[in-house]
Amino acid sequence: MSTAAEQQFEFKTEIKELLHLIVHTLYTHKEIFLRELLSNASDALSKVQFEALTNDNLYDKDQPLEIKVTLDEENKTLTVEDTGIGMSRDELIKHIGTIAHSGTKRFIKELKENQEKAANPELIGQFGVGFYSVFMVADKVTIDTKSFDAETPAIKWESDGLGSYTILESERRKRGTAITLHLKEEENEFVQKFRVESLIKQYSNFLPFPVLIGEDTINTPEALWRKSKSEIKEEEYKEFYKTATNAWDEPMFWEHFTADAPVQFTSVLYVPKSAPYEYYNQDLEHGLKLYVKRVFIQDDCKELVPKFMRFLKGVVESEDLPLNVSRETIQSNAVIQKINKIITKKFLDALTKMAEKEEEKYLEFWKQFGRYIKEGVHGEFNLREKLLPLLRFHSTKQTENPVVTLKSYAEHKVTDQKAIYYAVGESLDQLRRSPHLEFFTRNDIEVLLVTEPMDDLILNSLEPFEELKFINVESGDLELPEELKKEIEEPEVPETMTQLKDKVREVLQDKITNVRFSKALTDSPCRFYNEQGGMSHNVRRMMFAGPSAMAAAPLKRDLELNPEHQFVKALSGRLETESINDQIKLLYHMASLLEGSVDDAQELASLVLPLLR
Ligand SMILES: Nc1ncnc2c1ncn2[C@@H]1O[C@H](COP(=O)(O)OP(=O)(O)OP(=O)(O)O)[C@@H](O)[C@H]1O
Repeated sequence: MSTAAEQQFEFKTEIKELLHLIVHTLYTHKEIFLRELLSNASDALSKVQFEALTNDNLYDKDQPLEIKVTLDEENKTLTVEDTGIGMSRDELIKHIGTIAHSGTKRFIKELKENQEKAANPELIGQFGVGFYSVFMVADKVTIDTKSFDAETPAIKWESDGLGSYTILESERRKRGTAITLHLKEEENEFVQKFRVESLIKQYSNFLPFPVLIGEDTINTPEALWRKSKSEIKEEEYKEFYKTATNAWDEPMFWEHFTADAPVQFTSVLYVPKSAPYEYYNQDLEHGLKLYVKRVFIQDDCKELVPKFMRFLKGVVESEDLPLNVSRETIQSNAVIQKINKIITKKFLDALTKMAEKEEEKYLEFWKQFGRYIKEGVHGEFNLREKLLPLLRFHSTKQTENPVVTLKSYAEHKVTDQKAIYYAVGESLDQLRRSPHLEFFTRNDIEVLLVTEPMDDLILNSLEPFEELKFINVESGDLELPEELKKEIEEPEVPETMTQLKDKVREVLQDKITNVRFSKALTDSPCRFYNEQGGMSHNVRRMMFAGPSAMAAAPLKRDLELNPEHQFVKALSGRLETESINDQIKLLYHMASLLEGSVDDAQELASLVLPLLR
């Protein structure tokens, strides 16, 4: 029974589901709860530190900013207490019980679909289960909290994590939050001082506030980035990465740099080992924390780097910013803009150097973050000159790694070549067998192979590189060297072939705009080409029609026929037969299949079936 001061609430459905999964699925890496609690405590301390700058009436102003971890072996409880910002009743209900993390839905889905993933701490790290991870180790948890605002009463929260929680009155007088975990029977290790101490060192060593057990400070609450590079060990950089970014993996590499003019700042920027799960989620948090004169100002500060560099994690601190800079003023702050420029330049210079001197390492970076660099090429016109040399491609002359640069491509061009040719498809394997390449392979012209729709968009929008235009191999006009032009000019064909062309036009009028003969093809009877040039069919389809509109009214194609091919020759001799229309339709399907796709599978099946009888 609840008393008048006591009130019971149900967790929001999504959180109930998350809690259930946490308790029943996540068995490995239970210790993450401690890092989550310490990181929340540290955030709460940062917030109160910031509040203190402008608020003279801060409650309990003289409390030292610190985190205390208390272990009670007898009662099997672990308490994390901070002197941070605290929470009001409404905030408590809202933050713990109502609002789920933005990634919660995805996380739940991933966990349900693939239970093995539950063992993968990186997944947990990416989505973050936050506070709720306490229920991996505790069967009862209490939160006792007093807000920084003197008038706001202290409040208590209690739950067994099963479905509901209780809000009670609190006796607490001290500012901040104490979270007590009543540990489950088998979780003895988390009241052992040596174990908890080593966890704090391992995951939370560089939190900016002291973490104490009894009188002992366990962590090293110093600003690592302020030390000189030569004093910092590699291990320390790695530890700092984990503490500062809540990551579980090791960083791929990092850059630590300082500038004094035109603005003063210091930064440690990390490139994670792997790209975030959701590239296309543009709202994904940026990973840079901003400090001003040692005071934490903001997480995920978007303004510090251009959007395409949002994969960077770490810390930036400046002496040149005012302490009262806010989210709103950051956007238009000139110092921030300068920092952004310098970071961008320094980071891209570091990448350029790596690309030149440590090819393998750069390729590893490229595999994970190449998309972001391409996004930069597309979106940041002013940085193109720096970004273009960082692009890497697969090509018809390269079998394994994407090691072709625009420069190396240009060096390998054939006499009088005026373009950089590229082919777009769904996979390299499929591309390498594409009929579009037959002509180029025959003439020893290198073709870049790209597999993402965005590649086509980007390459299409680029200015010529060393006077070489970017041309998709599907294009109607390939702007070939004079010598080779003749080879694919529309050849003289016998009368029956001309009749075939007319017939193809007539039978496929709903699907085809142009039909032409060409000797570009060697082995294939036909291919789709793109009379207008520009973007490939697939990209146009995506951009202008959208997937659903596409089904209703497919964009028309242009069809090229190989007059030397057996099938085409045979067709021209069968113009008067009854089945000619069906055979021409098959020709169209053939072009689709050679591209690696099936257009109207039912029609194709109905055309093939009679041939099998
Ligand atoms: N010790 C604390 N003091 C004050 N507020 C807290 C404390 N712990 C949690 N909160 C509040 O509860 C919210 C939810 O915490 P939770 O750990 O679930 O997610 P988060 O911290 O927002 O996200 P993440 O764990 O990904 O950083 C926090 O954003 C904060 O507002």
